[in-house]
Amino acid sequence: MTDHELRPPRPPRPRLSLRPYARAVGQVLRVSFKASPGAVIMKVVGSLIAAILPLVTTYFAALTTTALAEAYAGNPDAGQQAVLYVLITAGLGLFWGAFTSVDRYIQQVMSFRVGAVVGDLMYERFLALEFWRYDDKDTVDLYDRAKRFSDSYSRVLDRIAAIFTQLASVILAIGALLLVSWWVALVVLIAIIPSVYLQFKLSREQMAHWNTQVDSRRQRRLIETNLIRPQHIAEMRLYGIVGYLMDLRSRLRDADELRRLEFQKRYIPKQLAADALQYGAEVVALIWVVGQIIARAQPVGQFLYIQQIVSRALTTANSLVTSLSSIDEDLANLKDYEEFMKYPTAVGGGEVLAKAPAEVTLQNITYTYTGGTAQVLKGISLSIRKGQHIAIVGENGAGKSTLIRILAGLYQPESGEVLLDGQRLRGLDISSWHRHLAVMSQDFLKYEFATAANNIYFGNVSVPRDDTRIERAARDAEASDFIGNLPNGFENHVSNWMEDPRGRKGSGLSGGQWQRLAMARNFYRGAPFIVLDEPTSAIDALAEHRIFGRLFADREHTIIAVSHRLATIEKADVIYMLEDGQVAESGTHAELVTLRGRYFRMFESQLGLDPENGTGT
Ligand SMILES: Nc1ncnc2c1ncn2[C@@H]1O[C@H](COP(=O)(O)OP(=O)(O)OP(=O)(O)O)[C@@H](O)[C@H]1O
Repeated sequence: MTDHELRPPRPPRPRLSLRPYARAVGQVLRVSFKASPGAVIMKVVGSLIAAILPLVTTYFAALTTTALAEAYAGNPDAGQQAVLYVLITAGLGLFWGAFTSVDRYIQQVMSFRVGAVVGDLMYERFLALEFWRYDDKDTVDLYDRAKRFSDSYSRVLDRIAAIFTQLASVILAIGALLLVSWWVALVVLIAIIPSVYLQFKLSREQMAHWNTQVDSRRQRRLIETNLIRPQHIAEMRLYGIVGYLMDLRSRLRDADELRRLEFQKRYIPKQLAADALQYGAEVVALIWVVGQIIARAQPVGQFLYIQQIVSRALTTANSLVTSLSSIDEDLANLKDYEEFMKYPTAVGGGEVLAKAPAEVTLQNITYTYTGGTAQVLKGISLSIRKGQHIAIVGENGAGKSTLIRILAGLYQPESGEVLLDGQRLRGLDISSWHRHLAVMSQDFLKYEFATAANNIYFGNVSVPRDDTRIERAARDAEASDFIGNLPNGFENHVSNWMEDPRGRKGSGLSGGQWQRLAMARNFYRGAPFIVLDEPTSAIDALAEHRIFGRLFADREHTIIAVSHRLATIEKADVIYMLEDGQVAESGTHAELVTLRGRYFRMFESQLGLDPENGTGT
């Protein structure tokens, strides 16, 4: 086990100064305004009302108290005044109640709209990145942090609104105290400062810790994904690894969470001292106002006024600090979000390929994976003519799949070129090449949320679904029989977890059935270039023989097959044998067998040679 908690933590990222802070808030507001301008305006108005209204209510409550005291002392007009103030206070309460109901709805609309826009943008960017970035750890780390921000975007917006309200409330409360006594206002202001400072320090430490734990959290997440997938449970139980993984997960979680809690624990005494200071300020203010009332320097209602306003200033300041420290972390992740959204995308530009090329040439291709030291492809040259059937063979790790990805334009070669009828692939609009390509890779997709028919249709969604072609593709991939046996045939969902709108449950598929479905999808695409990267590893030999028999009998399609099975390989016009990132041998099956070289040695056991004279039986 590689315990990430044992790694030395990385240095914390630089602190946010006030300017980027303001810029970040501005950025959040801009995006939100674009998504829903009316809602942003309502939110600003709502924040101001939320700050002002409690103070106005307190003011009338204080007036009511004073009027009551006067009425009690025998002033008949004061009683009427008190009733009027009570009615005004009730009216304000009614208005506040109605306003909060509307405001709650607006907040939900806004959260939804803004969250949807930001989330969609993030997905789009992630899915359109240059392909090499998916192998790059720094990109994935940044994505993780940026995703954290985008997931909480609407919450950030709510917090910004809350901060506006709280800030306005504190300022107004201090202003309201200034009207009564400048030094009471000053005492309250001073009492607020230590608490603000402490909360900020705590949140900074927690944030720095969070950023050092990216790897351990990812490890934990991957373990959790493994643990909850039913497909994995069989192996995990059979290997008896469930307990071990649970234990590893708990250790990673505890190391992360306990450290956070430890920070909080360390701050408790300091926080208590800061709280005591605040209570002290409140008591001082109250004693002062009591003295003033007794000396008849202030009306009776002023006690209520001071008590309410001071307590409001202190509690709102505390909430402000909590909001600021929680948004602190979010805004730091906003920087990551912005950086991530600046990553260039792979799509766009370039000359459009007018028709399927008649020849594809790989010219002296070299490639090294991002972050890797070893060159995986070391100068590969080969050419594929229209209608030709090519097989690429070689040991595990020889570079076959990498070569396919370069041919498909997913990876850019380090040196060398992919040429389509002499045109450089890197200068072309890549999607115009993909239209002529159908690639089925080893780790093909299982669309578990869809029906069998749609799993095939997803091979080409650019035109409306054609059920006749779906059925033909299924026949060619030998998938018709098992699909026909599903309770609802092609309209059957292919996962036990799914159910259609009529309540018909889906059925799980075997590994080979999934593979046939993926191959049907590849055929349905109807592309002139078919690339199959170990397409039949889970398909039984007879079915494979029939599928490839049909496929290779057709000269309409150019076929490039990566395979370890001789039955498939020997049908190809040209076989390229890769070894250590280079073409070690090439030729027809017969030529390579006669050569008695590497190809021969690799497939010797499958050749079924007559041991007497070394010829095929
Ligand atoms: N995403 C990746 N990041 C870094 N290195 C990789 C990545 N994928 C493959 N490699 C490395 O590149 C080399 C070639 O891998 P590739 O998948 O092309 O081999 P292959 O011939 O298709 O193997 P197999 O027969 O096992 O499918 C391997 O040594 C592998 O370690």
